Amino acid sequence: MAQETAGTVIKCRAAIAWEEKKPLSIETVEVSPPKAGEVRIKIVATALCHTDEYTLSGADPEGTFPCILGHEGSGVVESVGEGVTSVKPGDRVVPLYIPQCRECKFCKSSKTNLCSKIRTTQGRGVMPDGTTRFTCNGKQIFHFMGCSTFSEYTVVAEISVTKIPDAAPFDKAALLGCGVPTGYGAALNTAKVEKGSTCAIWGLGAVGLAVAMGCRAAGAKRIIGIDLNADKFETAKIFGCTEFVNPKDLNKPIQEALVEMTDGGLDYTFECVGNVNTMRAALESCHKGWGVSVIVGVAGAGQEISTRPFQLVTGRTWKGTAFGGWKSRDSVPKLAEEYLNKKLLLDEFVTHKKPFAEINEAFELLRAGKCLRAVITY
Ligand SMILES: NC(=O)C1=CN([C@@H]2O[C@H](COP(=O)(O)OP(=O)(O)OC[C@H]3O[C@@H](n4cnc5c(N)ncnc54)[C@H](O)[C@@H]3O)[C@@H](O)[C@H]2O)C=CC1
Ligand SMILES: N[C@@H](CCC(=O)N[C@@H](CSC=O)C(=O)NCC(=O)O)C(=O)O
Ligand SMILES: [Zn+2]
Ligand SMILES: [Zn+2]
Repeated sequence: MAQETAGTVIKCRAAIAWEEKKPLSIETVEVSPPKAGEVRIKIVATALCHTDEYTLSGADPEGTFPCILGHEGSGVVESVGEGVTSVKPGDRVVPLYIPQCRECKFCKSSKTNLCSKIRTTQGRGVMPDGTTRFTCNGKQIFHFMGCSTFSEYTVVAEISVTKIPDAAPFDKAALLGCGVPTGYGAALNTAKVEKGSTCAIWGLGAVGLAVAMGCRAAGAKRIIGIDLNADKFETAKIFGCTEFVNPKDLNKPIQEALVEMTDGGLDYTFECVGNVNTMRAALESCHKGWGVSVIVGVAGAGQEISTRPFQLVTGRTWKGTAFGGWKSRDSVPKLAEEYLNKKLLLDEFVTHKKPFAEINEAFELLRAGKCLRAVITY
């Protein structure tokens, strides 16, 4: 499908983060055509992930301003650069912050999803050739996580985009860009939760609840949800949590309470907050000899984890996950099929829908713990 706009600079609305800790500013930006190996996408829907807030808060050592945040989106390919073969104009797609080039040593290994082909430039907020495709009033605007979905049009590398079925609705498919695959894959791919096991999850936002969904799919018998906000508990049952602990209700360290509740500790624990204290608690709540703790949450610049090495000597394993371990271009279309076949929940994560003009209100909802995913439509 030929687009009249192909090869031209597109002017459109985007939410610019001019500097950290400031509200986003909706501006007209110029989006350059895709260069060789790049794809320009008309974004239809985007959700907010806590990582957008993390970078906006100034805690991200890679935060590069001014930039266009957003990495959970869906849209339609508007045009493609020279040599692009895997998608074409008109395709329904999801941008991917972990690409899959299928050539690098990470892609060739079955042990990881961390394609590193463009990781360095992506971390600097630029396209693989070192330049950006966004300007605003003549000023260069940086990309974010290789996606920048808080713009009506964005440009991504071909290896950072995947086609999804036309039947997948944009507002739900946007969630396949980050939080849901991350949590679901943390349980299924990273921890490899087994039938009959006991699991505990710190942080019952979208990521933590997607972990619960993965633990349930794997047949876990107990899924303990942990959050400081008791309002999260009722909804968490929909995703598979079987019981709850609010650390505020305890008069002892949570690891002690959980070890007592579970006859020696949990088989699998997941940290989905981004707090180094809860990371330690999650590790130390694991069962001696075999417990596995997975760090999913992203902690701020300068933060470090600690525990007594004896915790590891005595058989606990500390792991981490990025995008749930999914090889992104191969897996996201399959996850979209799982959604269409009613195996994977997505609708239940969308607690709010907002027009683009209200993106700062959506950030407020996220900060206040009032939403799982707020979806913005353009
Ligand atoms: N590793 C990865 O690939 C990914 C990591 N993330 C990270 O996962 C984390 C969660 O993301 P979202 O679910 O979007 O965030 P969210 O803000 O929706 O949820 C966080 C939850 O943690 C709870 N919480 C805060 N402090 C707590 C504490 N001390 N103890 C227990 N619960 C506490 C909050 O009440 C909230 O329910 C963030 O750190 C985010 O950056 C997100 C996506 C991908
Ligand atoms: N930029 C941060 C690290 C942020 C981070 O850990 N990102 C996760 C995804 S979070 C999504 O919402 C990730 O996949 N990391 C892998 C990667 O290669 O970035 C910092 O520098 O600390
Ligand atoms: Zn995210
Ligand atoms: Zn690769």
